Amino acid sequence: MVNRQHGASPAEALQAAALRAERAYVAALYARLDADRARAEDTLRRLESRGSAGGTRQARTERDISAAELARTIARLNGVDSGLCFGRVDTEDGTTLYIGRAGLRDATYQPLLVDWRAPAAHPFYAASPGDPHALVRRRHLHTRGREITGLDDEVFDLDLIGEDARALVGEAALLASLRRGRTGRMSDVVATIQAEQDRVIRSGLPGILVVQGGPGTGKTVASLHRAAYLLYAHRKTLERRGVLVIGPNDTFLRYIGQVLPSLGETEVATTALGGLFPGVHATEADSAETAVVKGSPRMVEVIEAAVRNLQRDPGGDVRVPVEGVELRLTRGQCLRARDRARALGMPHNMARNRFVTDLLDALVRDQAARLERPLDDEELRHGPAELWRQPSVRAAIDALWPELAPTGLIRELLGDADQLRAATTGLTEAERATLFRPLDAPWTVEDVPLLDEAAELLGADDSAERARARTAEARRADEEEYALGVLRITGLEDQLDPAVLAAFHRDPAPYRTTAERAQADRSWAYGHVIVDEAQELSPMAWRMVMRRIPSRSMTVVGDVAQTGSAAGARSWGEMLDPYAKGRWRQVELTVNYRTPSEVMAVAADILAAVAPGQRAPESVRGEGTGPRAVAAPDGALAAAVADAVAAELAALEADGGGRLAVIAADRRLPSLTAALPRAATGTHRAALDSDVVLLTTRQAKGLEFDRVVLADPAGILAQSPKGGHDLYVAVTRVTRQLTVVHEGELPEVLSGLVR
Ligand SMILES: Nc1ncnc2c1ncn2[C@@H]1O[C@H](COP(=O)(O)OP(=O)(O)OP(=O)(O)O)[C@@H](O)[C@H]1O
Repeated sequence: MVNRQHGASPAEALQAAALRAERAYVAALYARLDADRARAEDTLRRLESRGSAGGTRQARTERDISAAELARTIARLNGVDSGLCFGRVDTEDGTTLYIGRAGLRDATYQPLLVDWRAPAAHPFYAASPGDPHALVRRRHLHTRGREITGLDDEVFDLDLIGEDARALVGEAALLASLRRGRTGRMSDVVATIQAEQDRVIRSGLPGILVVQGGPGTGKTVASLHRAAYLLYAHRKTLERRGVLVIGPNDTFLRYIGQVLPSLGETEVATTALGGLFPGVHATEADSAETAVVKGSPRMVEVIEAAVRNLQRDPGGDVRVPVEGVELRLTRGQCLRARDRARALGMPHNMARNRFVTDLLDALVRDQAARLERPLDDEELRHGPAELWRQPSVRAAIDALWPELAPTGLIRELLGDADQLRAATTGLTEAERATLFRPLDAPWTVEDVPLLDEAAELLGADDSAERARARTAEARRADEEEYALGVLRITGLEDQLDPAVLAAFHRDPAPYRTTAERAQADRSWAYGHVIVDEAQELSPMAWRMVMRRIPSRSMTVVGDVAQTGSAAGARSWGEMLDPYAKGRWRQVELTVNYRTPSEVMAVAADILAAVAPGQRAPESVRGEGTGPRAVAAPDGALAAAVADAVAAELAALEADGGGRLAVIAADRRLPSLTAALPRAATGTHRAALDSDVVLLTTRQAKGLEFDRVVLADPAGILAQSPKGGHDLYVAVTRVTRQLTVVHEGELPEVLSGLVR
């Protein structure tokens, strides 16, 4: 760091001079950024003041393109403002490049700042002493907002850089960034991406990339940087189809929500699993036993059976009163119509058309028989439609083959004991009992894949919709062709998708981004999907996720040793082989950037017990103090936790702030909620903003805190078949100090704690 005091050493003076020079360069970059933004804002203001009506079609189109493009540019420039430039490389051939969150050029189009995702920036991340990638020096600039607060150099060739450079090698940028107190939101790590993470980030777009790694190895953060990289490298494909990030719950999504905007990407769709079915937002979880049954692939057969059972056998002839006459459908006619409709192999609601047609024909024939004369052509043509207008006819046919909605089907299946029994002949009595729920119960996260499965089996009766779509498609092709012509004329061909422009022009409603359109549409096929904490997904959840990505261009992120869900999988092969056997690749991250080595030593003991043979990641740093155990007197756990929390909050304050979490066994939540009135709870929107939060192990997944008080480890171990995995997760959420409060004996796996 710079020493401005009188009498600074030559090395300090040298560093101060280097810092002054870098500040001057970065000030010029901000001047450029401000000028670019001011110009864009000014143009947008002028465009808007002209209003949207008036002018020729061509003029209006040009105005719309420019407005959308300018708004996007401004959002991107705002996003990258803080810490705009964070690095510099000097190469063997004497070139110097500055690396930052976005590319900037001067008035003569010379590069002033290279986007971190550009090929030219790659050596900044990949160079190592063994393979310097033709660099002689890599410089990290430490930033706070727009300020440059310090710098670190790594010199790869002292001969080329000169003896003076030794003085500049300072504190490692990585360690400096890891020491910062937690804010409750994940930050980007663009300035300090490590080589093994860089390989994940820049891996190619096609196929499934599995990012496996222990806790704190940067899987989440690297996969988010990968989203930004892929959007940069394949913008045309991905902007049109969209990128989706799936996380375990809403709190986690809020936790990671700032990373992509700070990398200049504001249009990635994010959702928790419970929000993947449009129109449903499930947040509650089922019990472990229920989750196992609902997550099992046997549920496909259960739902199929539920649908088939609603394609009914009338058990006898059906009498249909029509205008004073009683028409008749024989049981044989009904069963034949059912067989023919089933034989189509189409979704239930679509096959219904055939069923309805067949039965209406049968009714028309019955009508004719009663008239005792043949029907004329006119009667034959219009007869079925006329009958279909009769409520009694509709009611009779609906009773045999009803039109079904996914929500109605699953609600009735799980809430009606008779339907449930009839559809679950392959399940045990206990499994059936665990599926049953009241008709008015809210949807759980585990219900959502069932709804999606049902939607797939039912389909929509979309014949009218398809006819409309064919006409719309012809019109859309025409409009896109026109838009492409306009883009060519305006020189924006490479920057804007003609489909987006055409949609923008066609739809007078507010412009919807790709992410918004995709999230409202269950059948949307994304361009790339990232699944975080993927080890938790059940086979049914995988089926749902895979429907969103027919191209199988995916990043699957997780750690099989952290699987908490009893319905989750034990290996990546078990999860992915059914969809892409032999076509997925795995990379492993091995360094833990979060958890101090003293805590990781304890976590490694747990790992050895729950997943023998798995290697714990290496911690990149130590804290100097070990994690402690505090024994609470019998019946006084909550009070002991409250004392520990008070002490830890005081320590946080002395450290200059940060976040504290109490991670507890489920059974302790009521008593701890009462004992910790100041703590936010895990599902609360403010969970991440409060300085102390009370969480279950499930809610803590993926998050991190400066200090953690872990309450009742024995309870965590005992609460589910994956209790050991849960304890491993709970112990590894901490960046500084862990305190374990226990009643009775400390579990054997925690014997490494300081007592
Ligand atoms: N290259 C890096 N530079 C600075 N910080 C990093 C780097 N890589 C990871 N980190 C930090 O390490 C912490 C852990 O990262 P992240 O949450 O992505 O890990 P993870 O592997 O997803 O963890 P878990 O599986 O335990 O949820 C975060 O605070 C992240 O910012």
